[in-house]
Amino acid sequence: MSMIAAFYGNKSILITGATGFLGKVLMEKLLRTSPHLKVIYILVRPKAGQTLQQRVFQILDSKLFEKVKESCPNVHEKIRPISADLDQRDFAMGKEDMQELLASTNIIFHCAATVRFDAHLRNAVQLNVIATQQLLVMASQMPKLEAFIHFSTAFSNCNLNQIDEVIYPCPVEPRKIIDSMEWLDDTIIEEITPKLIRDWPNTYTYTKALGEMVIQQEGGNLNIAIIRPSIVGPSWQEPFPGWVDNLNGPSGMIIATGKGFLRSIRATPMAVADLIPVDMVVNLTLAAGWYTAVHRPKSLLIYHSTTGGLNPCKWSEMGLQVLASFKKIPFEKAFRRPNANFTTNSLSAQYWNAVTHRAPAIVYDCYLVLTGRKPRMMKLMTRLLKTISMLEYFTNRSWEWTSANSEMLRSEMSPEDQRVTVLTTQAARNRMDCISRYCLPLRKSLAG
Ligand SMILES: CCCCCCCCCCCCCCCC(=O)SCCNC(=O)CCNC(=O)[C@H](O)C(C)(C)COP(=O)(O)OP(=O)(O)OC[C@H]1O[C@@H](n2cnc3c(N)ncnc32)[C@H](O)[C@@H]1OP(=O)(O)O
Ligand SMILES: NC(=O)C1=CN([C@@H]2O[C@H](COP(=O)(O)OP(=O)(O)OC[C@H]3O[C@@H](n4cnc5c(N)ncnc54)[C@H](OP(=O)(O)O)[C@@H]3O)[C@@H](O)[C@H]2O)C=CC1
Repeated sequence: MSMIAAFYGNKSILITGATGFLGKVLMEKLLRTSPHLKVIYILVRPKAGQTLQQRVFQILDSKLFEKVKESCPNVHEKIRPISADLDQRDFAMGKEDMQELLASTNIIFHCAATVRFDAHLRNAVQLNVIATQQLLVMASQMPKLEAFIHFSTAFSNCNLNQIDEVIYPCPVEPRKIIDSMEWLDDTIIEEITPKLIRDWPNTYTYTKALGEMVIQQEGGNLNIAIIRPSIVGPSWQEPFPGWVDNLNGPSGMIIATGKGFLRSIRATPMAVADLIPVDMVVNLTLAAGWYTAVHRPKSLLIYHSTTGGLNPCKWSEMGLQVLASFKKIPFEKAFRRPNANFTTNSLSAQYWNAVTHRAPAIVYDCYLVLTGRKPRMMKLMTRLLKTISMLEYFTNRSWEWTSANSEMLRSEMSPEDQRVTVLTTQAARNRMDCISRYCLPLRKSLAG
């Protein structure tokens, strides 16, 4: 019997961000492997005209939950959605809901965040820093709480090259940033953002670093662990290979490559593409939750969920895998034959953007206009090139993440858990398998 799965049986678990990419996979794995857990509270906001219940039913209706519904048809009874907006004071939660959460929660998984690279600093601070602070305050009032697991990112210290499983101080104290957000107006914040974030590439990574500092400074006596995944990709094995439902990170770029829209990017071929399948991040998270609650380490532990330090995959290898996959399973309606040209030089990147991206888009739009249709290719290309420009920072550098805590965690697991719970280390050994599995599911589930 898996000790980790058994540990979550009979627990009341609170997940923020359960409607997101990682949160959904975490919820699925908990329900599938620990069917006797008491309840999963999920903090959900109404969105796009859907009520909470509609949002939850839509998630449970997705392919991701097919397996768990086979073994547990009443899975929805285990999920208790609570209306909450993490941008609001006390998360705009009802009093009774709050009381119930405070009285019952055993484990917290804090996944909610804004992962947008271009988020306004105010919004990123609100969600990635202040909401974390508020959740810590709530956690400190939970008498039954055993572990608080916080999701950060391996790129929270991407201004460094060598990153250990420790918290690095930010130049400006989070408290000061939070205070300044209260009285500065949006325009001034926009003006000072580059000065505040300094050598962080965007507000996302900067506010995730601030969030970690808040955890360290305001975590008090709570049992806390931080998970730092690198670039999270589709599932490797669980609940089935290749599940993904968003275009973040490389996914959108790979589709654009397969469709023949994107044929050249500014990337360093020998730089490491540190991808980690979502199910391995979830495995590490559940193991860390178990270890934090049961072994109560004296200090906060940080776990890197990365692959590059063990068996690095380069962007050039990734490009070859992507092309090989699309050769095997091409899109039915591709714009052009897929190609992946990597260039490190910004002048040459501009040249290729003009020649291989913008010019064909203009020609195609002219063709659409001449045949009485609405032009759309230039709009799509502009959006794609904007996204690429935001990802360039990550495709032109390599980082070294140590993973001693993740290794330690594995050694602490029972033989059965070591067998069934694939963590980061094995992911690295199977990296090619992971990458080649990017393309088929993306083609099926996203591109239509
Ligand atoms: C050959 C091999 C190539 C390999 C290629 C490697 C890339 C190597 C990446 C490394 C990456 C590291 C990442 C650190 C890993 C974390 O720590 S966390 C997770 C990372 N977070 C993200 O990836 C979020 C990045 N995205 C953003 O910040 C915003 O989407 C952007 C880029 C600023 C664009 O903002 P926007 O123009 O307002 O567009 P947005 O509203 O988001 O979306 C508009 C439309 O574009 C679509 N779209 C959004 N993003 C994308 C996308 N990436 N692609 C296509 N369409 C997209 C949306 O679906 C939407 O479609 P519609 O709904 O209108 O039909
Ligand atoms: N994906 C990746 O590559 C990586 C992710 N991470 C970290 O993992 C965590 C999860 O990321 P991921 O699942 O990809 O992100 P998603 O963008 O897919 O999910 C974000 C979640 O946060 C919720 N959320 C956002 N704003 C609010 C709000 N105001 N109130 C309530 N809920 C809110 C979203 O809810 P809604 O559905 O209503 O929008 C959604 O459930 C994050 O902390 C991220 O930093 C770290 C490294 C890499």
